[in-house]
Amino acid sequence: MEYPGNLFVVAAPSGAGKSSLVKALLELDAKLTVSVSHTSRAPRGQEQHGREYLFVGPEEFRAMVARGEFFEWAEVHGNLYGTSRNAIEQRISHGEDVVLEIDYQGALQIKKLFPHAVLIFILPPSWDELRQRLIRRGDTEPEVIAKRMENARNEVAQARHFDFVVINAVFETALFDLKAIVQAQRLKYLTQQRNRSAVFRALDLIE
Ligand SMILES: Nc1ncnc2c1ncn2[C@@H]1O[C@H](COP(=O)(O)OP(=O)(O)OP(=O)(O)O)[C@@H](O)[C@H]1O
Ligand SMILES: Nc1nc2c(ncn2[C@@H]2O[C@H](COP(=O)(O)O)[C@@H](O)[C@H]2O)c(=O)[nH]1
Repeated sequence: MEYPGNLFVVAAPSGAGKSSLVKALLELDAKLTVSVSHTSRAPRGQEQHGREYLFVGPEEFRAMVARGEFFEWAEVHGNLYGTSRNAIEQRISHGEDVVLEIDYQGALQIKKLFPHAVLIFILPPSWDELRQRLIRRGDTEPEVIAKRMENARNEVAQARHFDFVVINAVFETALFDLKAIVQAQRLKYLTQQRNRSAVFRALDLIE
């Protein structure tokens, strides 16, 4: 499947800073939109339905899976998360650039379905800093933090399957790297389109 819009997938262990980076990226780039995922988990802190997530119960989530409504979905840290098929296909087929903030399992599912997707993995500068960020965020229970730190080991090992790895030590530097990746992909797409039309023009001349 090839669509005129670009699809960027950002994954990271919980607390590495991907939501903060994607939010900042969206503020700088009016052409980029984020897809709001569905989840079976309860809202955390100030989270609102329709803004951070579409909060549905586990039963409704499973029913959506059975109806084939997800582009990708996965169980992460004991909860279910998924990206709605409609939301993505409509937008990229209309030429919109979309960013997904999802876990590595979902990212790898997307790469199989949609090889043009650009997979970006965000790494924290250290394990200790990752833990501190989860603690400083202040909205995650200690036992949930322990589980997320444990899962982070396996998640980080998946970075090798991604197209780009960005280290989020200094926030502004990581944001600059993300912007550069988005821009490079847009230039690559435009160049491919131009080359393609140049090839067609050459074929017209021959015929
Ligand atoms: N470069 C950075 N330096 C210091 N703190 C940071 C940096 N980037 C993000 N943070 C902070 O780390 C915490 C975790 O960030 P964020 O919520 O964006 O992580 P996340 O990867 O989206 O986590 P989750 O997957 O659980 O949603 C936040 O308090 C955020 O402000
Ligand atoms: N495969 C998917 N993973 C998703 C999706 N939306 C979010 N996530 C990932 O879940 C964890 C935990 O998120 P949290 O908000 O509970 O801290 C994190 O890694 C997210 O990226 C999705 O649609 N599909």
